[in-house]
Amino acid sequence: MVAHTAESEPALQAGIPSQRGAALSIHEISHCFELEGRPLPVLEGISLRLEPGEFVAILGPSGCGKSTLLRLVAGLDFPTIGRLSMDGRAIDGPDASRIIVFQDATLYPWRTVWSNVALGLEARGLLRSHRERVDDALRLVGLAGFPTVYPRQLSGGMAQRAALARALVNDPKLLILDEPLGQLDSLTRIIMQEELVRLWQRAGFTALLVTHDVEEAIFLATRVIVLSDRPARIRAEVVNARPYPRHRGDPHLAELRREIMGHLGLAETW
Ligand SMILES: Nc1ncnc2c1ncn2[C@@H]1O[C@H](COP(=O)(O)OP(=O)(O)OP(=O)(O)O)[C@@H](O)[C@H]1O
Repeated sequence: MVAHTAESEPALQAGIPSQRGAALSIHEISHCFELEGRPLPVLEGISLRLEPGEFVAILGPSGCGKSTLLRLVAGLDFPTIGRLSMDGRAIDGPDASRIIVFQDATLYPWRTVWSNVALGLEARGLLRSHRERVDDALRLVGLAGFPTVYPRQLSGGMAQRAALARALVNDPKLLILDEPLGQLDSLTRIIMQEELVRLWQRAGFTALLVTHDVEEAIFLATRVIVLSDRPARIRAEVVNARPYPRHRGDPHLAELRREIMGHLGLAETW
């Protein structure tokens, strides 16, 4: 494993205003599926700790096990070996303090934006007493003017904003992001990356993001984890101590990109 620091400063520094997020501990995780009667080892010996308020991005070859790792963190599945905990408590199922946002916004088409965002509170019997949290979440993602609109009337970027609001209404301590911007056009994606930084800074959650986009990982994250081919192991860990707001033309970020490309086996392309 290679550790790199962009500057001689600690990873958690300027631009990370809140430490309200959770600490996540992934301890010696291995995971094996069964596919057509044969074992399929997907993750092997993954250990990782996220400090409160960190933004960690995971990159790795297609099919190496990134989404599987996120599902384990979300408590949607359990590792074959190893353990995970958040703030010292074992992860033993889904929890409102740990929310996953997927590539597809998966909004209910028959519900308005407001009532899609309200879902988490409704499910926990908290909607009546906390209605204002739905409005706050919509405001936070820039959808305050669209509460009565239906999902079919939204653009891709707006739908993904609504999906983020639906997660944020629960005030998560850990936001798990599985390629949340993967289906957006490149311009909307850039705008949404900036929005994500703003949301992270304001809401103060810890973030764990899977992306295929090296630029996105570098622009957003305080630390980038590079996984190997399946079964995925941690191949490298690259700390990105550049302060926020970040500038895409920053030569330090270009240097980090080169380094990460090398870890992904694409060094000669750059
Ligand atoms: N429920 C399952 N049962 C059997 N095999 C599975 C299951 N879920 C995932 N897999 C297999 O595990 C491997 C890793 O899948 P995963 O979706 O975690 O990879 P990924 O790195 O997120 O992929 P991509 O980058 O293409 O999205 C794949 O070979 C996939 O076929």
